[in-house]
Amino acid sequence: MAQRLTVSDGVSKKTSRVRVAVRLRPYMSRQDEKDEGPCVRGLDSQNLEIINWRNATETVKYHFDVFHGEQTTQQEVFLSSVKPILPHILNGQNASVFAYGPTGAGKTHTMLGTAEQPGVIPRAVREVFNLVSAKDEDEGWDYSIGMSYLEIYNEKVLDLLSPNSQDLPIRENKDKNILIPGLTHTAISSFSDFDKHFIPATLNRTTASTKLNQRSSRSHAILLIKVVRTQRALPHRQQTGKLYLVDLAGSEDNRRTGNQGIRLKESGAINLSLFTLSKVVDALNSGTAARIPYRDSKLTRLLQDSLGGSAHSVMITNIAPEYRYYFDTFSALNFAAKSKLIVNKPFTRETVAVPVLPVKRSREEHEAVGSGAEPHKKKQKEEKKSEQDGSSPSAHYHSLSEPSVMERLIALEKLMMSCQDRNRQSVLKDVAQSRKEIQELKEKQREFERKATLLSQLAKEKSSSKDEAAFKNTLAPLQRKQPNVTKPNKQQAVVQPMQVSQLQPLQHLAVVRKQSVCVTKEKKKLSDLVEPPDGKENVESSWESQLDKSVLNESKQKILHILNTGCLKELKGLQQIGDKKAKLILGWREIQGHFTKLEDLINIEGMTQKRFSSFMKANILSALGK
Ligand SMILES: Nc1ncnc2c1ncn2[C@@H]1O[C@H](COP(=O)(O)OP(=O)(O)OP(=O)(O)O)[C@@H](O)[C@H]1O
Repeated sequence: MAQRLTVSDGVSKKTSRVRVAVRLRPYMSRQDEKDEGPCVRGLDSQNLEIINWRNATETVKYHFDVFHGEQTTQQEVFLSSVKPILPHILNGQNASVFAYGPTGAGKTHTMLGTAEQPGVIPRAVREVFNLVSAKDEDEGWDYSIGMSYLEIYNEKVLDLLSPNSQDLPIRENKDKNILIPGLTHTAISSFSDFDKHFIPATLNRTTASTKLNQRSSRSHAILLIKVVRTQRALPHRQQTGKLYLVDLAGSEDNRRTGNQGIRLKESGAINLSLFTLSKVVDALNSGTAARIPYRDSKLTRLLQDSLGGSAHSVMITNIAPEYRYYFDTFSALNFAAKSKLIVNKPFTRETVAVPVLPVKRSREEHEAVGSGAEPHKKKQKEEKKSEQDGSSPSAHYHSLSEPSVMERLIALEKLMMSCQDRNRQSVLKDVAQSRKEIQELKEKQREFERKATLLSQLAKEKSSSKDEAAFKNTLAPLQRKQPNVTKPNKQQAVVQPMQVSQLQPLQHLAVVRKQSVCVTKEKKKLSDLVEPPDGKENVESSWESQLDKSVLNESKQKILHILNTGCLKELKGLQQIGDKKAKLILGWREIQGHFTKLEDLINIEGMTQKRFSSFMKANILSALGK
């Protein structure tokens, strides 16, 4: 079983301004009954002007990131406004493209297009597949792509891939990701696979004829393309990038649309959500708003990440040139102008799978999970299958020779990751470092095991040759690792230390290694654990004798308390405890439970008796000085 922890690429300093493009629909004489001609025109690739309604002899000029004139093709819109942001999705970042503008101005044409002139959606999805297949195998990532498709109709979230579904809830998880539980997510393997799902789903979208548009979208449609990439060498490492492609319903002036009854109600919901969108943009621009009103409509709640969030966003504002759209065009241009001031902070979304340590469950619990949860069972089966073929993250762990070491390492990772005040980047580095250290320790453990096996064989040979005296001498130091064992027999002398190191490899390794390296010095080394080194005793403890006993004990208790309960930061707050030692202490706690006495610290790698004495002195004196 694995639990996924989300990590971002740290506190991202990179920002990305919302890019705003304006697209002018071709002039349509049927939309200009009075034959007044266009009221707006482009000046160049970034500028346009619109007649000033206060004074028809003047114009108001606007500057945007891109201006797409009437002749601009679907391909050109895609290439200049959308294609550049797509590679981010393959790197675990989010991107969104949304079409905004009055009804009948060309939003659906821009996003969806026609079979002859495909719009942004089909082109972007095709490009995502192209980008994935162009990825170099050697980079070591596997990609999977999936889609969801929904509409917001009359403030209801409806699943377009599952048309019979009811209004779906919108939730936010602890990492501030907006989620829609129950929304269909379908894996897609190719562009034609996408089309197979997308085309029928698009027909589920609510449209109707109004005076201004024969086939007017009565809902906001949001297509989500999710790209998950998994690192082949470390399959528990995943990055998820999401692309939102949004075709908004148009703002409507009901005096002109002629809407009545249900159309009027739809129009009310559309205008209200667009009004909230405008309030969100105002609040973001003010920079001082206490609250951004994302929650005031479903649309803004879903677009939260695209506006002032973590996405690379592009807004294509569609406008129409005829005079009958004049005020809609004017307000759309003003909305677009203020939207380009919004700044997002994109970052990479990465998850790390952390296998949960096996917990013995009661029979009842097993049955409860097993009975009603078919998918869970299936998942277990699948996990089992992939474990067998070695392709799953857990299989990766299990293939390691010492599962207990791995589990403990992972528990340690989990512990460190849950420490709230850590810097995520440095924790990731630390985890990598810990992993490296553990690998080294494991290597040494194996070496020791080999030596011990040899020793054991040697012992057997010696015992059979009746050379008992020599055999005892060789084995004695190993027996002394266990202070309680007073009269060990010969078999125990060989076997016991191996058992200890196998059961608790992570920490005991340090002790075992020392013994194996210094067999001849064993007596002295072990005596170090109970007696200070020669000549040091008086120097080290003379300062203790000058302190009040109760004060001294109180300080020791405090230190013990920190050792047993402190998080990484608190442990590092102790004198002479750096990052590495603090982690080793956390590791000890994870495995041994707690420190019963301060002297247990000597079991931490690198903590000699001398260092322990110095640690005690520094911490007690420091506590007294405070
Ligand atoms: N760039 C364009 N070139 C040719 N025709 C266009 C263009 N833009 C829009 N049209 C045509 O204008 C009409 C209205 O466009 P469309 O349905 O895309 O508007 P809309 O903004 O989505 O409207 P609504 O908000 O009501 O859904 C359609 O017939 C569409 O084919």
